[in-house]
This record gives sequence, C-alpha cells and structure tokens, in this order.
Amino acid sequence: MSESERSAKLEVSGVSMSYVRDRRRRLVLDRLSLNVMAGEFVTLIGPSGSGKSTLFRLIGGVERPDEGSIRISGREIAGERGHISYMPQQASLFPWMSVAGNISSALTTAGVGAKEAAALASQWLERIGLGDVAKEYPHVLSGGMQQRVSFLRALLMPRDVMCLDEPFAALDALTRAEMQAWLLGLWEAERRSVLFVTHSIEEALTLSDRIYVLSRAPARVLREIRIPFPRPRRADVWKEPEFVRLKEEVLELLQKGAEADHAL
Ligand SMILES: Nc1ncnc2c1ncn2[C@@H]1O[C@H](COP(=O)(O)OP(=O)(O)OP(=O)(O)O)[C@@H](O)[C@H]1O
Repeated sequence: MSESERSAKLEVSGVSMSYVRDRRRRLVLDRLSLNVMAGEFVTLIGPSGSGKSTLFRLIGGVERPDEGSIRISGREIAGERGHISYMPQQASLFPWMSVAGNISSALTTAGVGAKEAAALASQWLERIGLGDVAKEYPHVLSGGMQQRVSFLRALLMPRDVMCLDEPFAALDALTRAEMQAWLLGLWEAERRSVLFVTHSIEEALTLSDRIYVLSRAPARVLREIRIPFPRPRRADVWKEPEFVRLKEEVLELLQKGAEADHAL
C-alpha cells in the first residue's frame, strides 16, 4: 500500500458544536477528534442523544462546527457539501423512480455521466442479486432489500468517505443479522472508508476495524478500541472469548458514562 493510501481519509480535529435551546446554549460535541484511514471501517457507539447525528451533519457540511476542523483527504471541508456519501436509517428511496433509477439519478447528480450511471446501476444490482427488481418501484421491495439498494447507492457514489447512520436499526433481528453478513462481504470486497453509527455493541464488534466509544452529550471519546479479529471476518466471530470480553468492556464504558452523567 502506498503512503497516500495509508493516510487518513477523514480527520475530525477538536470539533465542538452547541445549540441554543430554551434560550440556553448547550454543548453537544466537546472538542471531538477522530479519524478514518483509507479502507478502514470505523464505528461510533454512544448513548442516545450523544451527538452522533450532529457529527454526521457536520461532516456532511449541512452545518458548521463552532470550532475545530474537518478534513477529507487532507482538505478542509467544514460547511461544504458533496464530499461524503450517506446512508440513513430509512432507505429514503424516491417512490416515483425505479430501483435502478434511484441509483443512477444519485450518481448523475454527483457528476457521473448518464450512460455510465445507468450501466453501473444495472451491473451492480445484478451483482448483488437484485437484477430482477431493477425496473420495479421501491415499494415492491422488502425493508431489507430497500436497505441493500440504499447501501449500493452510497457505495457507488464517487466519494472518499461513506457515512452510515444506524442503517439496520429499523430492521427485524433476523433481517438485521442477514444484512450485517451481506454488508461485511460486500465491504470486504470493496474496502471503502466507512464511518458507521450503531447502538448495537455486537454489530460494532462484528463489522469494525476500530470503535470510538462516545460519552453522553457533550460527546467526547471515552475510548478508542482496535478490533483484533482478522479479515475476512467470520459472521460467527461473536463466539470468540475475546469478542465477549470486548463486549463487556464497551458495555461497562457506556454504563459508567451514564452513571457519571447521573451524578452531575
Ligand atoms: N438543530 C438542533 N437544535 C437544537 N438541539 C439540537 C439540534 N440538533 C440536535 N440537537 C440536540 O443535540 C443533542 C444530540 O443530538 P443527536 O441527534 O446528534 O444525537 P444522536 O447521538 O444522534 O442521538 P440518537 O442516537 O438518539 O440518534 C440532542 O440533545 C439534541 O436534542
């Protein structure tokens, strides 16, 4: 791997953000720093309301931080849109467009030529086993299938970093487990730089190279954990004693964070 490939794709440095509510300024992110290296799968896990979605809005350029810097491939992008691809909790496909159209129109908006976008959409839908539904409208698809399309759309966008915001939270447990295995296989083949948010410790440990455990708001990094399991990662990695130990470590951190918060 060359030096540039080893560099950070996303660098969040000393980012603080506050909102005014009930005429009081409330700090949501407190000098938060984290990074995602090229081809790395990094997960944020933290209590509800700790500011994870706020961080995604800042990385996506929808809002600007009060202080700190956000760099993508070394360039400051705070307040600028169009540098990341984003996959939300709900698939958010346009109901009036075909499945293939949903993907190709996103790609053309991002600057890909119309012909290439259409070809990419149909080739990839075929590759992930959804070739048959390429011309259907999204409502024909199950929730899990819609999320596969949504993931594919984010994957194909010509962006350096993919941000996935609790993409499986709305799915039932069985579909969620299937989606995790599916995503793991596809991501390991493609190795994009991913920042992922989840509330599930198991999901974080199964998928990630590294995890940042966040405190309650104002969010700061409680611990950064490197996940030691080799790639390609086995879907039944949860059977490993080290997995159980790490799960306890993260759970304890989250619980301690919550207790400390109560004590304030
Ligand atoms: N535009 C806003 N105006 C005022 N307060 C806001 C705004 N956006 C977020 N907040 C507050 O910031 C805090 C963090 O919210 P955020 O949605 O980022 O948390 P989260 O970690 O993504 O939560 P969850 O895990 O439940 O999705 C919350 O207290 C929220 O009420």
